[in-house]
Amino acid sequence: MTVSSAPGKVYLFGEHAVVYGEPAVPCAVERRATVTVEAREDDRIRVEASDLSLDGFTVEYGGTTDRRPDVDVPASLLDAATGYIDAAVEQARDAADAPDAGFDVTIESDIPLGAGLGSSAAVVVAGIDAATRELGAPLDREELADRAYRAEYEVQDGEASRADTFCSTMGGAVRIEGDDCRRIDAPNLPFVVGFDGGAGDTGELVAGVRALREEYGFAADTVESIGDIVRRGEALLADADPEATPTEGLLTELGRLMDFDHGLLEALGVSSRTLDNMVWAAREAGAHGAKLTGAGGGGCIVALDETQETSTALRYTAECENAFRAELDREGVRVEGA
Ligand SMILES: Nc1ncnc2c1ncn2[C@@H]1O[C@H](COP(=O)(O)OP(=O)(O)O)[C@@H](O)[C@H]1O
Ligand SMILES: C[C@@](O)(CCOP(=O)(O)O)CC(=O)O
Ligand SMILES: [Mg+2]
Repeated sequence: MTVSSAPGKVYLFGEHAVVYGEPAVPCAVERRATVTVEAREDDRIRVEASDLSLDGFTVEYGGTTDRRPDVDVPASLLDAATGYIDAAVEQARDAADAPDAGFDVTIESDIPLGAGLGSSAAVVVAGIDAATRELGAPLDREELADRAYRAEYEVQDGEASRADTFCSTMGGAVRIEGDDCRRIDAPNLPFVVGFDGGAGDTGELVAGVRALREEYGFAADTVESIGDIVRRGEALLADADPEATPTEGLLTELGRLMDFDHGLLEALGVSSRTLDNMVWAAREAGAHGAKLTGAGGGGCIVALDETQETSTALRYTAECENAFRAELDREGVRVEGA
């Protein structure tokens, strides 16, 4: 039995624009998906994902004769739910050159689903890591990140950047621009996350931005402007001491850029009333800045505030179901209980 875990992330800035080759800076945060993998005697896959919506599910499928899952739910629902794990298992089988390997897979996660915190990437990264280790063929982090990206790319029909999977694998703050992925030094920023209890459909939201960008030159310019915000932000981070507490000046400037980024994401149609209300609640509580994180549509916002004010205000905001501080996770994927 092998257990691996990988963190979720928040976007300091750059989501959506990163899909079109602009840079982005996601930061891994200390909320993890943990995947337990046990090799089986046969070639079937059994998945237990108790945190999934629909009150969780357990499903067994695969094998050469019967590839149908043995549960009675619509195929589309099941595909959506098992897609990422399926893709992770396929990557692990391919990497270990074990096309018929079967597994019992158990997923536990404290990352809300589809809420912009990269739950899919964390599940895929931890899943591939655990499955390849279980097969005696562990991957180095570069290959793991690359295979996790390919898994997400496949499930999301080609609408995926390397950002989430690279960040979840490596931990810390990272910078993504096309295929160029690197870790960057960043101080421990005081992230506060607000969660509206909802979710957005990443594929649909990305497709919406793509359509706008093709229809309007100014939407394409908006995407480029998000890139400009990221370039400005990363210059600020590069000048900061990664070991020191971030200065008030740095937080003020990063916050302004986050506010700007949120405005542009809103213009691109990926915010929502609940996300906007949480963003405004955070700003009014004195946060340095606030924006949606991830695909949008519903889910989470991220704000910068070293005090408790933003968390408290968010908890009193009707649209906010849960608010918590998210510490930077510098570790990335790890083996549990070894
Ligand atoms: N705990 C979990 N157990 C099983 N699958 C999960 C879990 N968390 C996430 N997933 C998979 O990831 C999908 C959500 O990913 P996505 O829509 O990209 O949102 P995000 O990455 O922003 O959380 C879920 O529909 C599910 O397939
Ligand atoms: C919108 C996008 O930039 C980020 C999506 O993040 P999440 O899956 O909502 O956590 C898409 C991508 O980069 O693959
Ligand atoms: Mg995702």
